Amino acid sequence: MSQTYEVQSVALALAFALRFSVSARGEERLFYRNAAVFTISYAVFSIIGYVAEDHGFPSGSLMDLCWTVPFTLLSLLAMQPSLATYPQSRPSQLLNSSGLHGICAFGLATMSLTASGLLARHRPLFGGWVVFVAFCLLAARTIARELQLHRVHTQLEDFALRDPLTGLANRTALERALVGRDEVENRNSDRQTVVLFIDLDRFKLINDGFGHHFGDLVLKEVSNLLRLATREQDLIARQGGDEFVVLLDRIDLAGAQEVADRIGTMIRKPIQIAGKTVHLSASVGLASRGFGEGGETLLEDADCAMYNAKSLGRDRIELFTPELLIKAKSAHTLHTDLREALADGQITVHYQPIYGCESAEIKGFEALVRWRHPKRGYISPGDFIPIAEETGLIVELGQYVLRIACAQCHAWNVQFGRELAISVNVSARQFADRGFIRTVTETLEASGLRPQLLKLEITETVLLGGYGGIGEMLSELRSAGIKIALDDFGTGYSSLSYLMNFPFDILKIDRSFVSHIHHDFRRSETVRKIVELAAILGMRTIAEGVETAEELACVRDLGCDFVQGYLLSRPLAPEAVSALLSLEIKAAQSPSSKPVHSGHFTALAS
Ligand SMILES: Nc1nc2c(ncn2[C@@H]2O[C@H](COP(=O)(O)O[C@H]3[C@@H](O)[C@H](n4cnc5c(=O)[nH]c(N)nc54)O[C@@H]3COP(=O)(O)O)[C@@H](O)[C@H]2O)c(=O)[nH]1
Repeated sequence: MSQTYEVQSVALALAFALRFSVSARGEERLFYRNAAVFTISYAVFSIIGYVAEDHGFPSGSLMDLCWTVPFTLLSLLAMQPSLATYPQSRPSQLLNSSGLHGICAFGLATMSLTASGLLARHRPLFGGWVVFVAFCLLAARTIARELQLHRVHTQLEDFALRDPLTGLANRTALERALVGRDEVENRNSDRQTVVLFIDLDRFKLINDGFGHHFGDLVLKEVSNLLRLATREQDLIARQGGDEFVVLLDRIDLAGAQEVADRIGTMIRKPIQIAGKTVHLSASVGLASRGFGEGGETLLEDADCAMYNAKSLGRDRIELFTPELLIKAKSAHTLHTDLREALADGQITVHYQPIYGCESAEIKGFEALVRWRHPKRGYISPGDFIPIAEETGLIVELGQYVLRIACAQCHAWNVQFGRELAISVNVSARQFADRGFIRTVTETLEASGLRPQLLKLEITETVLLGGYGGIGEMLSELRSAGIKIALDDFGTGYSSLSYLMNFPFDILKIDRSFVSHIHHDFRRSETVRKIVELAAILGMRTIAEGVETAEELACVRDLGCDFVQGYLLSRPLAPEAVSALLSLEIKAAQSPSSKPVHSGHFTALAS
């Protein structure tokens, strides 16, 4: 019976050696080598013992000590430096380093117990103490190691679930928490998990203006405010960038709105950071399963509501509704269709004439994009331009309009022997495109139009957009001869400072000042002052949105240089513009034509 151990050991050693020879992977080789060393040592020990001690040896003899040799060897192998790089992630791994440490401990324990067994035979009391102390040391070592492992594991897990900048939960932790709550949530209860999706408004301006380090300080401060505004049981996460998510636990709608209001108020208060005062605001989306069936996750719903808050002017709280999701899906469809429309030639450009107030002649046109959808019919630019801006498609769309408009204007100038100008709207996103200036100059060159006849119309959002070096870009365009017009002038909130800081050639006085100007003293005085200011600064003015003869008379009397509006002409297709220009030539040549000063503008019958 005792011989079967040796036979077994030899067989095992052979099996390991065989497996070792065919195995290619490092970690397997290591395992089989260790196992083989153990088996061979054990077999050698057994054979020696069997032969040397006449087919057996008494327990407690010196041979017993040799019994521990394989364990000792295995323990030493476990400590070899190559194990430091032993891969840990494979679940199929048979022996991980923790297992090998266990074997080490076991080997050492066996050795010390055998040694103390021998001692106990000769000096019983001393032997007993040695056994006890050895056992205690081993137990203490094992417990300490387990505690250390546990601590490292907890630290690693914490690290993986925390945002390193703010110390808040990160996206992974948030998703885990959301899945957990969605599973246990009772959807009929009026106290549910509510998600607040918070996005700081125009945070890019802070980063670009004061640097990323300062931006980080602001984000930390916002995290602290969120901690103050919420309860202990709520989860606050940083979703990335300037986006934060608060998971409000078991709360009703009124309570959730209260928290959202509190967050909005706290963020709105001026914050002192590194000696600077920062004014912030946030757009907040609020969603809960209780507010109707929504998208895939609560997070998407809250994100959708937050986008709605942004599109409604920022610095506000919006509740998710299923209609919003429909709107978002329709915007997505519109974006896909717009991409196809650009490729399919569904996009055209119409031109609204701009007249000189003094001469009553057409001086140029504003190029306005038009989209006739094959199924949905005419889609207003007011509907698709914001989507194109959001998705970045405006860069391609804007380039398209610029190319068509410049080429068309040049063709008219050649055909009618005129010096007509073309105004093209440019969005903030186009200015963010590094190649924008080159695109403009190359397009102009290809069209043959003189740069002085191109007017780029920008709105305050371009200046607010936070794209670095906007002033330099405008100056560069102007030094190429291109004119810059500030559109919708007067509707923003700090336009006067822009007049000082940015180079403009033209101010377009917004329709809201022109409408009913003839019987509104405040409006007429405002326009008078704008015209005076523009004259001082060497700029010219266009009154836009003129719809009645009275409005026209008024803006002319106030000294506006140019005028544009439905009274004179709606935006026209290119063929209609050609007809209008022919008509204007005929009218000028006609002996019955009255002096321009009497207000006879040439327009097509509408
Ligand atoms: N970035 C780009 N934006 C563009 C482009 N083409 C148009 N747009 C912008 O879309 C908004 C809506 O444009 P649209 O529906 O074409 O309206 C223009 C005019 O038709 C309208 N208008 C002109 N006169 C009158 C008027 O007497 N009354 C009245 N109610 N509306 C009038 O105003 C719009 C032009 O406004 P503005 O640009 O401020 O001069 C609009 O914001 C366009 O800018 C494009 O190619 N790129």
